[in-house]
Amino acid sequence: MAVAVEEIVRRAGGCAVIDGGFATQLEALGADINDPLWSAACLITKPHLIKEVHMQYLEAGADVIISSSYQATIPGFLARGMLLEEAEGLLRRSIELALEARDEFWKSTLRKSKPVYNRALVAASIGSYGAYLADGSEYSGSYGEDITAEKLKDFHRRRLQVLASAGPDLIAFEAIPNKMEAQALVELLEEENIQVPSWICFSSVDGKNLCSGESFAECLQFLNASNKVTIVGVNCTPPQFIEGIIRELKKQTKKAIAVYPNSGEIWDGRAKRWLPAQCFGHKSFDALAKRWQEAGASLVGGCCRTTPSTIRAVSKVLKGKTAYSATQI
Ligand SMILES: C[S+](C)CC[C@H](N)C(=O)O
Ligand SMILES: N[C@@H](CCS)C(=O)O
Ligand SMILES: [Zn+2]
Repeated sequence: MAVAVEEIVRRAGGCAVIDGGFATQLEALGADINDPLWSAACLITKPHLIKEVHMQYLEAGADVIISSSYQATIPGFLARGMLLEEAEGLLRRSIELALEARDEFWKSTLRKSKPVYNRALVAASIGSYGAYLADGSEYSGSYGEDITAEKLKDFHRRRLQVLASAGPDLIAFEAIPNKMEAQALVELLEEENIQVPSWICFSSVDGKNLCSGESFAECLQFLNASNKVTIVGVNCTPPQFIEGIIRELKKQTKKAIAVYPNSGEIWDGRAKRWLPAQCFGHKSFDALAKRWQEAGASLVGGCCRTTPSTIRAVSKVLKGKTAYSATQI
């Protein structure tokens, strides 16, 4: 594990807390994200809300906050009529907003007599090619016959360079749905000699395989061989699948494991809305979080449709200390 990650996991008592659904909370604060750029549209229209969401997750007890760049892509911004410099400026801004929130929050925490927080790490979000396509393929992994690993590298290359050079503590590749994209990302980290430690998290719709149907074991073979990838895991996957996936990953890797599932609701990529959860079971998210820690996860948080109150409860159950409520801050 990278030193900064090891340190935050240790400080958190063995399991660090990742933030929750970022786009979800932007919407809760009134942002309109029904847009080809999804939550990244707020980098143009509502940057103050982005910082506010980061603050809310820090207050809730997140040890790692993830930037607003999940669906911020250079081709996406160019399609909006922006210049390349403007597009790259927005990518950098997504990291700056998270760093500013982290630093301001930490400064205010240091003034308190009984600090219950750790100085959070900032992870630069990089969503999949399927997220950019915005056609539901981020949950199927089906990118069509014409897509090759080289094309995927070209899609990701410049964004990765810009985000990595903007000063994040980590790179978070999120909801990667197939093996070809994971392999392309690992090769890209080497080719570009990226020095910021990375995590690669997959998405799954059946709890056994990646969304594409390919196995975690196939992917772990090349992930294990990469020093650039320090954490592997799953996100935006229903909570009821997570414990089984952790057990499978534990068999396949010695790397640290991160899990941050969604609420169990299912994204309808065509209608652009969330459908009700299928079978979440009886356990609450935070009770499950404890089981994920016991099963071997070193970082636990939430993804889409989870909120600061989810993360407050997770932080309490994992770290045994209560984050201040927003009104006490
Ligand atoms: C994680 S999904 C809900 C993100 C949104 C999708 N890429 C879209 O733009 O429709
Ligand atoms: N970090 C992104 C992931 C979407 S799957 C978010 O929480 O909105
Ligand atoms: Zn998600």
